[in-house]
Amino acid sequence: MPTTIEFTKGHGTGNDFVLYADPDGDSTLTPAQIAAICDRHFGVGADGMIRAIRTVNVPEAAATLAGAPEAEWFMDYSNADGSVAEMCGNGIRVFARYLVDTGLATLETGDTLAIATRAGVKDVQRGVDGFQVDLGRWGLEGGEPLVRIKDVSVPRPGLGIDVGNPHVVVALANDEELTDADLAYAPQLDPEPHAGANVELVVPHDPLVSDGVGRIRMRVHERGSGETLSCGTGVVAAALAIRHWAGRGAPDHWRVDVPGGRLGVRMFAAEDGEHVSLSGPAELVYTGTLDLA
Ligand SMILES: N[C@@H](CCC[C@H](N)C(=O)O)C(=O)O
Repeated sequence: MPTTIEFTKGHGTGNDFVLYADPDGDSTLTPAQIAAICDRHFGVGADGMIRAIRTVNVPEAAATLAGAPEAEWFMDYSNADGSVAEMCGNGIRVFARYLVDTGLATLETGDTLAIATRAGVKDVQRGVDGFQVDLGRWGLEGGEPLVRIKDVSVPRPGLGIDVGNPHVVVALANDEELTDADLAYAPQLDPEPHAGANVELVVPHDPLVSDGVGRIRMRVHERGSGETLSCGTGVVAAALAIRHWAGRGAPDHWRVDVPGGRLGVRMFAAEDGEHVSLSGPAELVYTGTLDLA
């Protein structure tokens, strides 16, 4: 285990990550080390940590690797508290940018880079002003939990959605509630099966639609990280929930505003069912050296 790690700080719409390359799997950090690095007062500060490890060196990826041997790199994602997550929609775009900018992978505009994750292999494409990821098939997680949110008067209905990781999208009554909700406290989910899911707040009434694109605002409380400026998979879950509530005729293209910026969501038919994709920026902002001793 080396005593120093060269890292890069990056973000997608303000959802920020510490990234490092560990191709052979020699530098596995403990959850406590990851939490210390992500600490905004005593560490680098980030919503999550991403390790680039060759997929062949990840025993748990053996299943996801089958059928997609082209996915050379595995995105080993951890939340700010050191817990692992299956998927990260902002993180995978930033991860692709990191692989390309550090020369670990190539991705020309229009080409596809397959990346292995705990939620399977995802295809990332490079666009003119960002990256797009096909998150694959999604699913209703079966259940409409009631959600209690600090500073929102009564429990609100939620919808469980799986986009590789678990989400509950909560319908608020109006924009004022969306602005005033206190997400410094984790929303309380009832019944239990949804406990610990990522929670997105939206106002579903009459989404604004122009030129076939629906527009919504969203705030999020992420599992393992707290309130963040953005959550890519959360944005996708929010658009899917709003379309579900809106019923027939609702658009398949969405523009979602989060505190850190704007992301695009598109639902489309694929051979194995409906897929959902996420597009948006991916920025690398600085590099540094971490002294693990
Ligand atoms: N910020 C991410 C999601 C990160 C993982 C999430 N906190 C979880 O535990 O599932 C995104 O952009 O999707």
